[in-house]
Amino acid sequence: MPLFINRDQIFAHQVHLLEHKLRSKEERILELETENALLHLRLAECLGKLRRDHKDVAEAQKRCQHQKNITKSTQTALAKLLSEVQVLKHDLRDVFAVYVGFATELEGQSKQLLERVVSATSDVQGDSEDVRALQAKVEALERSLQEEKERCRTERLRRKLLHNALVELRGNIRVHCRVRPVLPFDAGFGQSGSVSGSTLSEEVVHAVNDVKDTQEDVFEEVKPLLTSLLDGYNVCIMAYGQTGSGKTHTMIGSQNEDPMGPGGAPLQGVIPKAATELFRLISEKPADSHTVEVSVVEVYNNEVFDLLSKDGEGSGAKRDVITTSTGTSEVTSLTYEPVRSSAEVMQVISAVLRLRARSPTLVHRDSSRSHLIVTLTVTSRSPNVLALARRLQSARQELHRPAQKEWWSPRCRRAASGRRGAEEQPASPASSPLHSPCHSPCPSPRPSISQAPVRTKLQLVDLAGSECVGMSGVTGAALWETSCINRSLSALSDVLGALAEQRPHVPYRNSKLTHLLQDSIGGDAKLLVMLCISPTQRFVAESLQSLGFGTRARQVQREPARRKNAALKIK
Ligand SMILES: Nc1ncnc2c1ncn2[C@@H]1O[C@H](COP(=O)(O)OP(=O)(O)OP(=O)(O)O)[C@@H](O)[C@H]1O
Repeated sequence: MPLFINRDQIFAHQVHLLEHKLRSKEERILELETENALLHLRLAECLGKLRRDHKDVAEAQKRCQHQKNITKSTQTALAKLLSEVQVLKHDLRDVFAVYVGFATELEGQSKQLLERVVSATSDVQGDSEDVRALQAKVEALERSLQEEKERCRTERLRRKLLHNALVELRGNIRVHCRVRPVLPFDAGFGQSGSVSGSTLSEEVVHAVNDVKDTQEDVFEEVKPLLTSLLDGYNVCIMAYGQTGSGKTHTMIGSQNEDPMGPGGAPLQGVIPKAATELFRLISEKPADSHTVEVSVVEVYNNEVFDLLSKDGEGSGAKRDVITTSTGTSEVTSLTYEPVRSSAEVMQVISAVLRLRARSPTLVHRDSSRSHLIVTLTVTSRSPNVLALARRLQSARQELHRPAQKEWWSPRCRRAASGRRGAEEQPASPASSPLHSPCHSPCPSPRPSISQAPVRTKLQLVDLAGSECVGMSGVTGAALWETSCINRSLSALSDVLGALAEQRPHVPYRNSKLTHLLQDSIGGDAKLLVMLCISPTQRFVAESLQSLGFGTRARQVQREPARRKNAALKIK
């Protein structure tokens, strides 16, 4: 069969083949492109990973470097430590060697000491008898020393009592000196200067016996005078000294706490303690035999004020001092307040103390600018024992003289009949019939067991402080006050001078103060001057001046103090 193949068919066939080839080629291309894309993706992935790995490697390298550095510094420190450990080991070996040597030495010494102790113990045991004997001797010596001390103390006390008695017998004025302690306000003066290397606030004045004068000690010196007061003597206790030296503290008590209060007893000064002692002594006497009155006077700017007067309008009433016909000094129209206990005395005094003139000075913040005189007047109506004895003796003599018996008037007999009659007599001496002259013809002395009531005075004086105007820094009215104080104190000193030199004229009237105290200073009173002294360098001149005043007072020789009832006449 003829093969007849159409050309178109061949062509179509070829086209078909080509198309098929093309299609497979395209598929292959697509396949390859896909593969290429996948490879790209993987490449990108690998690149990313590579980058990350690079970073990790850099960090690892950094860490590695850091680690290397640490290792290096650790090695350096370790090497240093090792060398130090070596040194320490060396030192430790040395110390240990020393310790061993020391321990060995100590052990040797301990052994030696132990041996010595053992031998000493055996020695002591051997000497125990001697030791006991020595101990007994020491005890005996201590005992006798104690006895000597006691004897010495008693002797000192006796000497003091004898001295006081001698002073009184000679009629001298007793003078005591009290050095107050350094107080906080003294320091305030010390900074401004110095004298020969010592500060002004330095303590330079010391009591010879260096004893602390407590309020109790001071009162012990005063106490016997109160017995004298009831025995019929006038008594005056006067505090003298520079401003701020402790006069008010001595006479009244401390101003910081209430010295009059129940808790203030140790701080109380002479006045409250004297009032207590006086009423204690009176309580031992027959009931109602003594009465006490108090008066309080202030001498301010050379004027006398009655601080108990009701008409003083809060500052006391002005009064005069006169000399009576008997030559004694007296304050006119003075108020006397009857008191029955020490509490009443202190009540009266406390009430008027606030009236006292005070003002601050550079030296003392609460300075008293006046002289204060508290007087306790004791009126005693006790029958006089001496008179009774004389009366009995006289009566006995009369009995032995019967012829004269009828000469006795009935009144004389009544007077002799006993104590009762005496107690029934009125208090006033002027109105007492037993003391009015007996007009009956009695040739023999008329003995009387009664006596006029005896009045004795206890004057307690807190003087204003002597002071240097420059130092106290006062001006104006206060300057006038200071000048009045100084003038009255120098008048007091002049009076003592005149008395000491026994001059015919004693200038009592140069000042109201001396006129008022005339009986106590120059009269027959027992007078105790309490000198108050500041202890510091700053006030040395004032302290010497006060001591000079005390010396002057001690040189005064008066008539010995007289009892008020010694003048009683046995008629
Ligand atoms: N012995 C003492 N112990 C303790 N304190 C004292 C003593 N003496 C004085 N004082 C104190 O010193 C201060 C001054 O004393 P005080 O008022 O008694 O002086 P003064 O001499 O009365 O002075 P002035 O004359 O200025 O009134 C007070 O605060 C007082 O308490």
